[in-house]
Amino acid sequence: MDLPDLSVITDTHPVALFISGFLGFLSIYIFYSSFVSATARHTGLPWVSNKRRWFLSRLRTRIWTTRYYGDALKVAYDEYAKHDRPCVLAGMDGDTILLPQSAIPWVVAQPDSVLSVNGSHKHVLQTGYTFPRREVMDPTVHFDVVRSELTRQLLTVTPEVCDELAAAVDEIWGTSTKKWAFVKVFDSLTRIIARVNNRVFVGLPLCRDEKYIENATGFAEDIAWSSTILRLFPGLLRPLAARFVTKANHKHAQEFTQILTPEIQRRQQILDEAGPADDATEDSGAHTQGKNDFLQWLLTRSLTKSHSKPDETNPDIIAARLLHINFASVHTTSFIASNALLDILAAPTDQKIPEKLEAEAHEAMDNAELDSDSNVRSWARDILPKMKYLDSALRESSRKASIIGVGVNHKVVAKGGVTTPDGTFLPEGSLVAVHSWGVHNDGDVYDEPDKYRPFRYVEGGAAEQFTATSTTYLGFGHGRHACPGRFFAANELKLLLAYLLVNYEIQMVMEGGVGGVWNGKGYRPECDWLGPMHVFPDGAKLRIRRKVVE
Ligand code: HEM
Repeated sequence: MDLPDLSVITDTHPVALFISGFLGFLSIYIFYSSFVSATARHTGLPWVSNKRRWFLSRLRTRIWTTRYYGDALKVAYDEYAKHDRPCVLAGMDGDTILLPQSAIPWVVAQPDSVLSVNGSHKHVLQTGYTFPRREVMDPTVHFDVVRSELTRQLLTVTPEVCDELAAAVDEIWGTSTKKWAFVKVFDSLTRIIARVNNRVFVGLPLCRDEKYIENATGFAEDIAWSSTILRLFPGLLRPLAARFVTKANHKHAQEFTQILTPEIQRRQQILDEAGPADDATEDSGAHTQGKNDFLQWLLTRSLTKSHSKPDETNPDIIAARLLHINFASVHTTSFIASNALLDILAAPTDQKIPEKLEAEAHEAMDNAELDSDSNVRSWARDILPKMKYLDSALRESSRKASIIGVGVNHKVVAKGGVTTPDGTFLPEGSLVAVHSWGVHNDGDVYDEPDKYRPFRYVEGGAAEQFTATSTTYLGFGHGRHACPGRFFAANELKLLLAYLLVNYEIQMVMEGGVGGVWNGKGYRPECDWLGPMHVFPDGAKLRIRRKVVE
């Protein structure tokens, strides 16, 4: 038998090789998406689609859903959820069973052994590949620290938040009262928030270390991209793809860990020298040496609450937990801050929204406690509950521009699947969620949903706080896995916006980027869907100048 001439392969032009590789990948993908993937497909539930009956309709529906995610969400909500029916949202990165709002109480009541939020996080973020240490998801000790220590110490850390916030804003936005400057909204607020959050996560001086912050925010951005790309690959090919796709993640994680490790070891040594404590989390003396931040809470927790694995004293594990907390907290908060600021500035000028919010901030400030040591009125503690109009404005922005289109995400882990009370079968391994974008924009739920009405939650005696979740407000999710960092985020956002409104003249501008040039009459550049990610318009800028203090 004649052997094939292998030199043909080795001599092939690189472009031909690339095209063959691409076609090979596409064939595998089509086979995969049509026959193998999509546990949700076996439910017999209808797919959300734009209704055209094309050749390769399933593949093309996936492309349509991914390309026009916002439209797909609208179809899913109007055609199914509004009629109390479930459906499948099938994207290039897999399928999600979307349940109607009536299913929320049942979903959030299921034990983690039936519907797992952790399973959904692992899938969505592809933590097995994108995280430097995948073990930090089992158990998620750092989530417990947000839920307990951070929430309990909210008011204690507020003076530090105020201090860092003022220092970061002054440095990043500048203090010139004469010259106008331009700042990119999302970019500058992300840098400010990253510093403030890390003041509470690791304290001074690390929170001002540019390399540390660059790696923390860089890693968070890598996760968003790399996990999205990895989900496009069939499971079998992911380990191979991950070798290329997650390079930046591992570089940022490695540098972050290198910078943080000496501080971890220094504190561990202090804890060792102080000897055992009955309950180190309550001990702010010898064991903490005055440090009261997230890192210290993680370290003291590792002394009192033990897990068989991973080793909670290993600096690599501690750094990986801090990277994940940075991911969960920085861009989420700056997304809401950026939208809230643009909404406030773009509100019809006759409503005088910025002026009202500034007056509220001033009033709260004037009545704030006078610090006996510094003789300065602090932006702290007691003014936070007083800014109820700002609280309402934040909730309204977060309703209009939800950070995610679907919420209350779970993975079905019950053996053999589970059936909802209305008879919908959810196969094992499938992903389940409910509508957040849809319900936030439903005219039967919110009067004039397209309008930005910043004070709708305080008008007419209404009293819904920014942090209060419900089946119709899912900006922070809902149920026992709702965002545990929302109380911290709400305080930080109020302090930040109040500081900006009181201290700066701020005008909206749009030079290029999404939406073009702002016409000066209230046009506001909008967020856009990039697949399931709601992305803030990158080009949105502000023209700012520091006010002269009288
Ligand atoms: C305004 C800012 C924030 C927004 C909009 C936000 C939004 C969310 C949402 C929607 C979820 C649930 C996801 C789902 O339903 O699938 C979530 C979960 C979570 N968030 Fe936030 N978040 C914010 C700030 C923070 C902060 C500051 C922290 C930590 C300091 C944090 C830590 C977490 C954690 C640990 C979870 C997972 C909870 C669990 O699975 O049990 N978040 N967040």
